[in-house]
Amino acid sequence: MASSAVAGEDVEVGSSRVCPAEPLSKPWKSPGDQKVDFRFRDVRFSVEVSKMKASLMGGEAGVKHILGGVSGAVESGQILAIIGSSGAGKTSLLDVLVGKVSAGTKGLDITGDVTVNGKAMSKSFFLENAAYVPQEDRLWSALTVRENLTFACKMYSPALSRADSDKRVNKVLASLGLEGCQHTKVGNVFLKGISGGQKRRTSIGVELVVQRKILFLDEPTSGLDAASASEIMSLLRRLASETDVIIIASVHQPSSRVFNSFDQPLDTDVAGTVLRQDALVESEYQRERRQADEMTPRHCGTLPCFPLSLAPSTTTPIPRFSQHYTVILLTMGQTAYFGPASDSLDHFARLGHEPKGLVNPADYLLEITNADFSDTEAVQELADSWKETPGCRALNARLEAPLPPPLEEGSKAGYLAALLQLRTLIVRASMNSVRDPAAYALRYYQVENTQEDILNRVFLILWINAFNSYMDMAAIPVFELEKEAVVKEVQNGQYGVAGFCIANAVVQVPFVLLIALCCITPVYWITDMNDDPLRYLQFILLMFLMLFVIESLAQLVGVIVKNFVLGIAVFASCLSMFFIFNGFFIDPINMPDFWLWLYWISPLRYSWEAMAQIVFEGQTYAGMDTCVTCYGTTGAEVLDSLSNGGTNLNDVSIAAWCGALVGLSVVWRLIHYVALKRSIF
Ligand SMILES: Nc1ncnc2c1ncn2[C@@H]1O[C@H](COP(=O)(O)OP(=O)(O)OP(=O)(O)O)[C@@H](O)[C@H]1O
Repeated sequence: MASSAVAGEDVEVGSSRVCPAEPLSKPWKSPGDQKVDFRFRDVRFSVEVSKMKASLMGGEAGVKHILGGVSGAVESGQILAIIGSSGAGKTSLLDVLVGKVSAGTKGLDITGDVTVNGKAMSKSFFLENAAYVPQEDRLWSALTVRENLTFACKMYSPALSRADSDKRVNKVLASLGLEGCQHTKVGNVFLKGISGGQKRRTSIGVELVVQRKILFLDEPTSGLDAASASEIMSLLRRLASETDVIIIASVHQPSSRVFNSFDQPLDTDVAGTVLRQDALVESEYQRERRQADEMTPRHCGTLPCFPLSLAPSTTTPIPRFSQHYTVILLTMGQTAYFGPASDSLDHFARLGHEPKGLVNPADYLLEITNADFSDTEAVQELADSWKETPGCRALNARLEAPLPPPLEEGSKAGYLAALLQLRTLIVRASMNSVRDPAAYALRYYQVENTQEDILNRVFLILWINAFNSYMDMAAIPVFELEKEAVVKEVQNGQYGVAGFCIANAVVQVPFVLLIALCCITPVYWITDMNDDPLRYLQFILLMFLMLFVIESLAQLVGVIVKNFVLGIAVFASCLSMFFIFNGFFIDPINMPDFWLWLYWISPLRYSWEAMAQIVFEGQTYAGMDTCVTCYGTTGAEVLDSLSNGGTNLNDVSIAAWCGALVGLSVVWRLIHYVALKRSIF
């Protein structure tokens, strides 16, 4: 199939230029590839709206019918565009098709079949063979386009060699015309990055680094200008025809340009074409009408608008319909039309809805099927009439057509893959955090000594403690692997368990201290915690001790829990409990006796209480006359307000609280020693 852009040439799109796009060949396509036939039949979706929900959100209580028996079919290499006015049910249909909402959820009633080659589409099939690209671009803003694709590739195929991964990424970059911006950061509100269209292409690219059979896209063109939108549609068209993937996309308010691209033959470059009347697709019915009508050709500049009867064109041959695009037009959760976009106006003209004068076809279709602004009965009639048309009968026949053989299920990823994924996740999170310090610091840059900013500082202290301790989760798999080697060496008599535990603790000291220094120093000074250098050192010491205790806990969990995935879950649960019971969220005098011990052994309690004293003691805070929630003018008053019934923060002794952290660390390391010894002997 011919590519829509000539390789090596830039294509002019309105005022913007698009990078040259390479043909989308399939370097990752496996030899076992086979035809995929995706069908959905009589999909119905209703929700139970409770009285409370109705009173909160508006509307009536009772059963709300959202989809009323929608059917469709699409096969390898084809695109199904779901269109309809706002509230017609596009997103709901997509949600049912991708399984975001499914039968069995309380309050939802979903019926109908969604099948792939005759087999119900399972969650495992979806994870292996399909992908959903949401409307909002969920990319890593501080990473470049190339890095976003590379990390996705490593995540999906952890065992792939670096060379193979690079090959795939290069191919996708070239195919999506992203080579020119591959080293540019994606960006966000704080960080200038690539354009909206490039972001959308990157989001699609992230899902193309592995072979997909079906790609679902929620409103891929929304928020983009007409040129970028038709560029995306052009890309999807090439993608479907050249890689055989099925594309199902909801398209909100398609512009004329996008709507007309639905039927553009593949040897016409939609992105590069300024649409003219004589470039539009003409159906048989339209041709008859054109011959009957004697209308003068009308041109509307670069924006396509055309009368129902197309202007005669003697010079331009009428192109064939693209076999790759199908449109499903929804109204009030029902089908009003299913078939080629170019036949849609004829369909409604036959039902007595002819546009008067010049219209944007997409706007016209959405207008006559919009129950909010048209007569509801007339709109319902359109949906009812659809069932009597040859188009509907053709769809029913298509739904009964013989199926290709069922697809084979792939094998599940093992532990090694999970470990490699974890490593990739950690590397990615670190890169993103290191590269985006501005955004991190900006959130607290304007913190001043006012009543409003007291709570900002409190949350910053809590967040620093929680974030840094959760980061230790990454150590669990390392301890797990390390343990195997230690067991062998101790059993072989190389050294004793105690020796190993002491050496381990000694080695960890400088590393944990370095982490505490690196994590705290920028945050402490950017957010102007407290100018006194001695307090800064105390803050670092507390962070170091808290992390050392958490490291002891991670090591203990690594020995006690045999499976590292379970170990991570246990460790995260322990940390969450320590966080909740740190004395800030629940006052210890209100804690049931059964839970009180958690307050006493929570390292996050000691670090929070001592850090609060370091930050607030000796300071003064303005704004008592205007505050809604007031904490006090002096540091002592603020600490008093933040205190709980168990401990007054003014009475906290930094030395004693550091001692408590040292004690906890010693106890947990002793338990670790005993557990390790027991697991060996
Ligand atoms: N969980 C729900 N509870 C109640 N009503 C719902 C629920 N989900 C969808 N709806 C309603 O169903 C109708 C269809 O919603 P849907 O989001 O699918 O429309 P849409 O065609 O995607 O609209 P838009 O283009 O504005 O996003 C709307 O009236 C919506 O309010």
